Amino acid sequence: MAAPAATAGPEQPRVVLSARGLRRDFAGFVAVNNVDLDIHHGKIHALIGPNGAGKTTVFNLLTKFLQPTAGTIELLGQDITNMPAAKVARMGLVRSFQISAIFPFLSVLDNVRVALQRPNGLAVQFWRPLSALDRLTPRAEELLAAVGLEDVRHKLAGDLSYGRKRVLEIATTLALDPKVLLLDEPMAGMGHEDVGMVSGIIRSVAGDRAVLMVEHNLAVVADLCDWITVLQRGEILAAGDYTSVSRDERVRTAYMGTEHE
Ligand SMILES: Nc1ncnc2c1ncn2[C@@H]1O[C@H](COP(=O)(O)OP(=O)(O)OP(=O)(O)O)[C@@H](O)[C@H]1O
Repeated sequence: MAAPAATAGPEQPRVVLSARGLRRDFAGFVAVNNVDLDIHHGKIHALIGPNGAGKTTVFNLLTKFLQPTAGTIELLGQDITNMPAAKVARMGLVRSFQISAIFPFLSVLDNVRVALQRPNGLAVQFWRPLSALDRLTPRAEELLAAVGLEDVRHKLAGDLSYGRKRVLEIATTLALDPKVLLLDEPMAGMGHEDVGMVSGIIRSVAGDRAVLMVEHNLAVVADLCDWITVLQRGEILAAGDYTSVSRDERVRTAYMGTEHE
C-alpha cells in the first residue's frame, strides 16, 4: 500500500502555541533556559523531566502566571509575551487546575454551569444566583455527556470518586472552550482504572484542540502523547516521539536514580 503523501496540505496540524528562547531566572538561578516549543492542533504533547527540571515554570510562563526573563511566546499567531494572564486565557490558552478547582458542595451540573459563566476562566461571579445559570444548562449537559458524567450530574461534586473529580475538573476547563489545554499531572494519585478513563477523555478532547501535559506516569505518556519534550535542569534534553525519546541515552541517564517509573 502506498505511504500517505508527506506534503503539507490543509490536513497538516497547525502550530497553535509556540515558544522561542524561553528563559526564567529566579534571583540569579536559571530555572528555564532557551526552551523552544511548538504545540499543534489535534495533538497531545508531553512535557516530562526529573523533579525540578522546570516543567511547572514553563507552564507558568506559557499561561503568563510568570513573566519570562527572555524569549517570546505566540498563541494563534499573536505575540502574547507581554500579555496579562486573563487575556491569554480569554484567547483560549487554558490551564486545568487540580481537584481543588471544583466546588464540592455544588452538584456536578452546577460546577459546569458556574464554569460556563466565568468571563475569563480566572474569576467566578459568586453574587449571581444559580437560577440565573439556567440558560447554560443545555451546554453544561453537552459537556458532561462529552466526558461521560451525565449519569452523575445531580450528585454533589464532593461525592464523586477521585478519578471522576478529575474528569469534572477537565469538563469545567472545557467550558472555557480552550484552543490549547494545559494539563498539570492529570493522572496524579490515580488508580489504574481511573488512569484508563481519564486517558480516554484526554484523547477525545484533544481531537479538536491542542493539549500540553506535564505527566510523571511514563506509561501514560507512551500511550497518549504524539510528541514529548524532555527537560533537565531547565533546558531541553531531547524532543521527539516516545520511541525516539525513550531510546535516547541522555534521557535514560537523566531518569536513573529518580522516583519516576
Ligand atoms: N518562585 C521560585 N523561586 C525560586 N526558585 C524557583 C521558583 N519556582 C521554581 N523554582 C526553582 O526552579 C526549578 C524548577 O522548578 P519547577 O517547579 O519548574 O520544576 P518541575 O520540573 O515542575 O519539578 P516537579 O516535577 O518537582 O514539580 C527548581 O529548582 C525550583 O526550586
